[in-house]
Amino acid sequence: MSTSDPVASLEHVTVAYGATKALDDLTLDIASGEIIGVIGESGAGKSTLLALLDAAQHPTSGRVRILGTDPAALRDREIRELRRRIGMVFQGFNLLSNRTVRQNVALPLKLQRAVDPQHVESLLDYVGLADRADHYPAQLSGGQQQRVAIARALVTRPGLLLADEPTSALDTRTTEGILQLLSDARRDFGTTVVLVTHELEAVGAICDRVAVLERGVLQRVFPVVRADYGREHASYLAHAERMLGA
Ligand SMILES: Nc1ncnc2c1ncn2[C@@H]1O[C@H](COP(=O)(O)OP(=O)(O)OP(=O)(O)O)[C@@H](O)[C@H]1O
Repeated sequence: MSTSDPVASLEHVTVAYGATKALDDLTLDIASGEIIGVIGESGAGKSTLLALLDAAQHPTSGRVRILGTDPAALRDREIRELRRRIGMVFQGFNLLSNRTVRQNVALPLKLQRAVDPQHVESLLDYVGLADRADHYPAQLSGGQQQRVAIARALVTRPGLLLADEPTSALDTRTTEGILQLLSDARRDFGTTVVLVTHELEAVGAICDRVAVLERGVLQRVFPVVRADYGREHASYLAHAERMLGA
């Protein structure tokens, strides 16, 4: 895989549950080093798209390539290896409550038998929590917990970072800090980020492009220009274009 190859690509991908198409003939390339937003109302297919990009699910039809391989062609063990190269952060942080901050961040490396205490310390420092390394998640604010989760996701140097509503549980000021951290991670580590969110402001703050899903259909992908934050809109797509597009 060269650096100009897409980190992930979906070609005419459909995911069907009986008569329901969670995704319908979706084609999308995710470029190396970009931050792409994925937006859409409830039921639009965002979680299904993330499950495909995380190699947790295969399409009913169409082709998926992630980090140079087609997950549908891999054995279980190879899928687990592929998934180790994909970082995830979640709305609810998903930290282990009975492990310290340091242990949470170190966990993916421990599971890969690639323990690297110095790297763990450098990431704790990177996310601004070196002084909280021995605390437990319950002793931290939501924003701090999400920083730990981001450090845990970055510790394996993932080729792709999937962020599922990472700021939806946080207030505006904390959200800004978390978005800045994701943006910094792209700048400092070249991390490719897929940001699924219902918050158009979050997309406007850090995304290069945005993909708009409606009822499983990819309506449009367009560059984010962060220009007009007007509120009047005739449709969700019009709202997204007005908020984020040219
Ligand atoms: N396991 C499943 N079985 C049946 N239908 C499903 C399943 N998973 C998703 N769907 C359907 O597929 C469509 C897309 O669902 P998906 O969860 O991907 O949407 P979403 O955009 O993530 O929604 P939300 O923002 O509410 O999480 C919905 O109509 C949903 O009901």
